[in-house]
This record gives sequence, C-alpha cells and structure tokens, in this order.
Amino acid sequence: MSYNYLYKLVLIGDSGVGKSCLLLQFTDQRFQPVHDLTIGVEFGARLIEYKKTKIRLQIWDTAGQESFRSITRSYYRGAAGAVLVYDVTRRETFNHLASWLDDALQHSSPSLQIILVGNKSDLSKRRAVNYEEGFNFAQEHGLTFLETSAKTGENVEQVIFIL
Ligand SMILES: Nc1nc2c(ncn2[C@@H]2O[C@H](COP(=O)(O)OP(=O)(O)OP(=O)(O)O)[C@@H](O)[C@H]2O)c(=O)[nH]1
Repeated sequence: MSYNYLYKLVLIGDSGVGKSCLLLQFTDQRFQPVHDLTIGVEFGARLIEYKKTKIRLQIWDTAGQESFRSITRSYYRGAAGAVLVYDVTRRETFNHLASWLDDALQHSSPSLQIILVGNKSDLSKRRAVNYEEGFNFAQEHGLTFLETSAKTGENVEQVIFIL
C-alpha cells in the first residue's frame, strides 16, 4: 500500500508489561490473553491518515528480557518515537523505567519522542503504582503519559496519536 511517510516506533519496557499485547491491540484491535515471550523482535504495521497524509506506522516490539538488551542499538536506529511501558500491577517494572530511559536516550536520535505508558489499567484491584506516580515520573523526565489497557483497548489508540 502506498504512503507518504514512514514512521518507526519502538516499544520498550520490562518483560511481561504487555508490549506485544499493545501491539496486537493497535494493529488488529484484539487481545490475546496468552502470549509467548517475545524472542528477538516482532513487527507490526498500520496505515493511518492524518490531515490527508498517509503514514505507515512501523512498530517494533522487542523482548523485554535483559539478555536481549544488546540488540538495542540497531533497534533504535531510525526510530521517531518510543513507547516506554510499565505494568501498573508490578512495581519493579516502574522502578526499572529510569534504566530503560537511559538506554533509549543513549542509542536513539536526540529528536526521539517518548511516551510513558502505564499498562493493565483494567486490573484495578491489583494496582501497585498509582496514576500520580506515573504522571510525576513523566513530568520529571519531560515525557507525555497515559495509562492503557491492552485488554480492553482503553487509550491504546491515543498512544499513537499523541506521539
Ligand atoms: N489484564 C491485562 N493483562 C494484560 C494486559 N496487557 C498484557 N496483559 C497480559 O500480560 C502478559 C504479558 O503480556 P505480553 O504482551 O506478552 O508482554 P511483553 O511486554 O510483550 O513481554 P516480553 O515479550 O517478554 O517482553 C500476558 O499474559 C497478557 O495477557 C492488560 O492491559 N490487561
């Protein structure tokens, strides 16, 4: 399909925070509860139209596991945006944000747009990180912030359109 622009986005964050599910929700508008661990890199793409311009979004989903961190340099090459994801039910994924952010800033172009996403907002009973904490982290680091649910689809579209 023809397009005017190609926009590369990368998904980053700890293993299990829901990156693959966010990707699936965005490209296919569906949720698949059991998802294999991402091995290496997966891709998704979607064509969007903004002010009569066709933009092909190419979304890269990497494995969150430590052992895959070495591929990050090539992963960030050419990326215009990054979605930094944590899981609102697992505090350790929030605690690791600074290290992900360092990685992203070190390996990407200075113009990289980063959005912070607190995923699994549907699991309100198991919440371990509140909205304000996410919001404050984002403010401190100059990022935009959203909470999403890859399960219900809440705010998933907004992530892309904010970037
Ligand atoms: N309730 C709920 N569960 C979710 C949500 N997003 C993901 N999950 C579940 O969380 C688990 C991990 O999701 P993945 O998308 O595989 O996580 P990942 O970040 O891609 O993990 P890696 O591939 O290891 O980096 C799966 O069992 C999903 O079903 C969500 O928004 N709500």
